[in-house]
Amino acid sequence: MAVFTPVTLDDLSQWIPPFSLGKALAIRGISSGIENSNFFINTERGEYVLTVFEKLTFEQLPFYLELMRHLAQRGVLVPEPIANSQGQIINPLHGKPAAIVTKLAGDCQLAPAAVHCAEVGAMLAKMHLAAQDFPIRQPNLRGLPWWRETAPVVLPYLPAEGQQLLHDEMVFQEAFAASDIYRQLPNGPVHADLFRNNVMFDGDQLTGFFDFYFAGCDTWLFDLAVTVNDWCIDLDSGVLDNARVRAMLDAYHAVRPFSAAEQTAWQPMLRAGALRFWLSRLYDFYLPRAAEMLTPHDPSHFERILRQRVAHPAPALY
Ligand SMILES: Nc1ncnc2c1ncn2[C@@H]1O[C@H](COP(=O)(O)OP(=O)(O)OP(=O)(O)O)[C@@H](O)[C@H]1O
Ligand SMILES: N[C@@H](CCO)C(=O)O
Repeated sequence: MAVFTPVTLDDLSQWIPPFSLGKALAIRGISSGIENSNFFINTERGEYVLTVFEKLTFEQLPFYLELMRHLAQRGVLVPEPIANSQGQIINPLHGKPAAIVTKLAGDCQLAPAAVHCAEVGAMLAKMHLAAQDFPIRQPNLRGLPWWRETAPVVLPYLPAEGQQLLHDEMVFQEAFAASDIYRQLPNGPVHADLFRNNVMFDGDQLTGFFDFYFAGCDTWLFDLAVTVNDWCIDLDSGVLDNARVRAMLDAYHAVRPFSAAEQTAWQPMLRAGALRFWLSRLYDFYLPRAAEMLTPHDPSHFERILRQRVAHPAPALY
């Protein structure tokens, strides 16, 4: 269940003329998302995705949608927003902001091999480079300031050993963020949520990144750490699979070579990537907002990953 705002073929037919996509032929709700109402639509020009944004506002959306447009125009594989005859990509539908984007071919690869990790690594590096001159700046809204706010809120719900880990990791990450090495890390717009369910593949070929609604400006290394922590692990234990890590890092490095500062920062950054999702999952688990999370994700998954990254060094960046 993920269509919160129903849109009928009649609604779409009346709304779609300014987009020059021909007549609307069919509309089908997509059941898997939990944030927005998503639909596959068929028009005389082909198949597209219509999203009605349930929480993000007209003011907040340009960062995400303009970033997607910027990346698509530079050859990064992402859904491209379709503009209407006035050049606008965000338009009201049933009183909420809505957008049409191109549909990516294929499916998510939920059991990735090294070949898929290499595709993701190369496209991620390409994305970081292409986003460098994107003119709108928005911080990662799930970065350190949000961790500082959230850690004390979730702490009381944890058993003693969880509290200890969270406390120690916050101290560690505060020191890391204040370090000289951290200041030397290249940064810019990042996806910040590039999990297996946010990338499409057609066979072994990557067809695009999507779901940019946690994007923001942060270090490129943070984006890579988040991605490695999902794509290159054994899901049950959180243990890194060295072959997949190597494939992703080598492919990234071939497009955008890592710096010496990034090499030094790699281990703490993998911990930062784990902490960020442990915190958000704890928050959604213990403080669910009305009708928001249909099935909260398991926070202990990221506690395990964090403990793994603290205890065992990951393969070096290069
Ligand atoms: N551009 C696209 N091309 C092809 N499929 C898409 C596209 N955008 C979304 N989808 C499909 O719609 C589903 C839901 O989209 P998305 O993940 O963006 O939703 P969401 O509401 O933001 O949810 P969540 O945050 O839970 O992932 C995806 O899993 C994917 O199958
Ligand atoms: N990728 C996030 C969900 C938000 O998209 C998680 O697994 O916790």
